[in-house]
Amino acid sequence: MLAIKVENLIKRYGAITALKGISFSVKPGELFALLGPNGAGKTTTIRILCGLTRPTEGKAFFYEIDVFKRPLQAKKMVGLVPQAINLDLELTLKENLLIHGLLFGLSHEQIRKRSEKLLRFAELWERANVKVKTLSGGMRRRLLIIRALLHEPRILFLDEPTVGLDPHIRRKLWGLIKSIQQKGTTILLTTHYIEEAEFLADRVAFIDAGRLVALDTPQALIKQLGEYAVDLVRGTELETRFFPSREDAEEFTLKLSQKVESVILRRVNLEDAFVHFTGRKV
Ligand SMILES: Nc1ncnc2c1ncn2[C@@H]1O[C@H](COP(=O)(O)OP(=O)(O)OP(=O)(O)O)[C@@H](O)[C@H]1O
Repeated sequence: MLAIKVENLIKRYGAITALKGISFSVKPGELFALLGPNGAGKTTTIRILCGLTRPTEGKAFFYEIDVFKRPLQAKKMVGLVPQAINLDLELTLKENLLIHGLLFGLSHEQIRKRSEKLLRFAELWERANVKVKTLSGGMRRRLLIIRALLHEPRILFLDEPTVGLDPHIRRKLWGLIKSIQQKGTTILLTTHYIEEAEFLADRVAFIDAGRLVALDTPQALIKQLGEYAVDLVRGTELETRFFPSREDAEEFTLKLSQKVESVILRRVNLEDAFVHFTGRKV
């Protein structure tokens, strides 16, 4: 059984077609990333799956439950971490969790127990009774994530979870996200950070201008180009060539003419794959 199955999603906003027929599926326990530039359609996909907007066409299922025919049942199965931090800044961490828990119909006792467990898990327990406005950006993100877990969803949607955070805080959040997956939650994450998708995702879908242009494990997407890359700078032009082995790449560099100003031999990465499949940078 699949955790998420999406079939031919189309979304039009007037003259703009944000999604042009997107299909993919996510296995239970998998961490699946939608990687694409601004405006690619990532947030639209998540908003449709979380019942915040209707698709123009298409179907979606969570564990075989029809998301659009049984929206209430589907909504209970998912947790959403939105891009914007929509916490109540004047309330404490515990109070923010309480409101969310009550909205999902949990009892006070369930909320108290789960809040403590989650606040400890996210290393926020010491701050449980302070106002959210006193937290740093990274702490607010962690609270946003555990709030989405309070009703124990089987599927977690993370929309650009580390946007705007510095690299150190971003890595800490990656650890938190990985450990949520290890506890058995299926995760669909959107990002425009290549290294985030490469580090976190079991499989990645490249999304560009409303279309999925490639979908596979990060390693398999990279392998389609080769193992090694050579970057050549000629004047102001950068050209990259891909090779199946280091020996092939080295042999190529040895035969280069002197007109090349700079030659860099390196491993192929997910960014190369993204540029290859979409024709542009993230
Ligand atoms: N409510 C709306 N009304 C009209 N157009 C919209 C609306 N929401 C999104 N769009 C358009 O749909 C397209 C996809 O937007 P979407 O927010 O899904 O992209 P994204 O990949 O999530 O980008 P970002 O990384 O900037 O959030 C864009 O062209 C956007 O302008």
